[in-house]
Amino acid sequence: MKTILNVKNLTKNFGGLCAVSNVSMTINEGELIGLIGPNGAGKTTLFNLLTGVYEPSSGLIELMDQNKSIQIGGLKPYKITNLGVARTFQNIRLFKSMTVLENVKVAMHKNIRYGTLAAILRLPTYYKEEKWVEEKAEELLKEVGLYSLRNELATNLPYGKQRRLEIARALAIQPKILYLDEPAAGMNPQETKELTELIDHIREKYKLTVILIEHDMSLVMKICERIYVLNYGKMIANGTPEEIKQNEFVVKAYLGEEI
Ligand SMILES: Nc1ncnc2c1ncn2[C@@H]1O[C@H](COP(=O)(O)OP(=O)(O)OP(=O)(O)O)[C@@H](O)[C@H]1O
Repeated sequence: MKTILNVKNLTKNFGGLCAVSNVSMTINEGELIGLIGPNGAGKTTLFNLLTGVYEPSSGLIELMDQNKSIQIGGLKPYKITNLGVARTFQNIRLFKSMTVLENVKVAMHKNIRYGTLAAILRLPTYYKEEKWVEEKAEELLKEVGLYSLRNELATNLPYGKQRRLEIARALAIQPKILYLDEPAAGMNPQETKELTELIDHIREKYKLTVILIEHDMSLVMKICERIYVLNYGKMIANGTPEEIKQNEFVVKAYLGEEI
């Protein structure tokens, strides 16, 4: 197994609060990893560190890129995106006044090769690339089951479908690592089941490494191969779903809740 991400002793302090404390993780290429923990445990902060939204207070985040290890901790988010790291957010962040298709096309700008001049002058390369972008965007919408809604305004989509659109936007940058922050939040059981199948499908099709934060334990236990557990900023456990269910520290952290 090849390591794709290596997190070493990562820490993030906000004033006196240590939101992420000395966290280490090793993620292998193609793994589907769950990141769980009670409210306020530091899960989103960890994602924000991994994607450049926050600068670490200390520690390292190493991303393997063509057998080279790159230290990405503290890099600007767009630089991390350019290395093939995509994410979705807990609070949906779509362009609400754009159509479903436009939302994906905008996210694809990174892959467009024509220059600004070609775009202004409407040179043939511009049209060729525009067509390519449109086709690729449509293909992604088919993948996530939103093709028939491509001309709808994003804001008119029901919640569960907006989350799917977010995934299509994340896929538009052709990532190798995909972080999903509570992808099933607000979904009904049927939508959650379909989402689970979608995550499995895109992971296989695009050879993705997926790390997801999720409170829906049935989803996590069903699809994740390994699970990391955060509590008060510290990584208290890591293991297979079976191991995690039986881990006494995890059971204590979740006291009173069903795992
Ligand atoms: N920008 C910030 N400034 C100050 N404190 C912050 C900031 N971001 C997060 N925190 C604090 O860090 C801690 C961890 O928050 P975080 O949102 O990472 O937890 P979480 O595990 O994602 O929680 P939830 O499951 O509720 O989304 C919390 O105490 C939170 O209040």
